[in-house]
Amino acid sequence: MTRTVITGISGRMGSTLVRLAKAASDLPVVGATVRPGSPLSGQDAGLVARLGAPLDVIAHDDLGRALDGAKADVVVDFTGPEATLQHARICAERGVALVVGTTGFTPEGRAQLEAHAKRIPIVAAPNMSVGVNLVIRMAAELARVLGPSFDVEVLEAHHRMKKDAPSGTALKLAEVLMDALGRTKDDLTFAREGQTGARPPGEIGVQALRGGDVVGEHTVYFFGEGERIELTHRATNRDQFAQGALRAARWVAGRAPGLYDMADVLGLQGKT
Ligand SMILES: NC(=O)C1=CN([C@@H]2O[C@H](COP(=O)(O)OP(=O)(O)OC[C@H]3O[C@@H](n4cnc5c(N)ncnc54)[C@H](OP(=O)(O)O)[C@@H]3O)[C@@H](O)[C@H]2O)C=CC1
Ligand SMILES: O=C(O)C1=N[C@H](C(=O)O)C[C@H](O)C1
Repeated sequence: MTRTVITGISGRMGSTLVRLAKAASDLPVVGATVRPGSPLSGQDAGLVARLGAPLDVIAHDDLGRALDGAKADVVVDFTGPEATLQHARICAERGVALVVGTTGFTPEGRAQLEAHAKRIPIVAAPNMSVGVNLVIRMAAELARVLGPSFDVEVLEAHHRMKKDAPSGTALKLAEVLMDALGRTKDDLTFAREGQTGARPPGEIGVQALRGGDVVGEHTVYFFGEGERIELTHRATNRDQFAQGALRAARWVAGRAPGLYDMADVLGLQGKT
């Protein structure tokens, strides 16, 4: 049994996590949170997460209160960068493992997460889908084999409510492509307009589309002379993100402190 606390349970991911944790036999939801000052604070978590039935767990507007007496093994957090960093601090103080799905951290925020991971085990990944994590591995492999003669571009599309751009997944793809091709952040181009001139060799383009209810789509293009490879992942609902996060929750509880990735959870580290 992995006693689980879920934050931000009125959100798209938070509510999905509550539904799928409830359906799992080994992940009792022992605490839940909503935004500080939310009128949903004090209500039953099952109702807040729109399950249509009570869960007999109160949603608090403060993670500390949700953890009091909960004997939690792990907190699963898909909220926003500021809230996640507060939650990471509380988890570090209480010695509770953490799974972070939140994206959009600044470099300073990421450094704070790394500091908290010296005290507790944290799995942080911009995409918890098993399929996406395999696409990330394949993108690196394709880049290595195709080499510098192919032009590489990353394109992502998300729903109109998404707050950060480019997506955390697109940035992760750009990172593994940079590593595979021996490029640096200076080679990244996030938008093009005007007299850009010919595409510089070695550039990696990263572009973002926003609209409607798109759950999440990522394509890595490898443009060559006379041929083109497109590696695409399309998410059609959020369940696979949440199932990946719950898999990470089972995996991380009881681990040594450290900052882990989904590649660690899936046993993919160093496989390519
Ligand atoms: N790693 C992955 O696989 C995935 C990552 N994500 C990422 O997860 C994050 C959330 O996405 P999504 O669910 O779509 O966003 P939502 O806006 O639907 O959900 C975020 C929730 O967090 C709540 N919240 C904000 N601050 C706090 C706080 N201090 N304490 C508790 N709850 C808080 C919000 O409350 P309120 O509604 O009142 O503002 C909201 O309900 C994003 O960063 C997104 O990029 C998304 C999908 C997959
Ligand atoms: O905000 C979202 O919705 C998603 N965010 C993640 C990201 O930024 O990569 C993952 C997923 O594509 C959905």
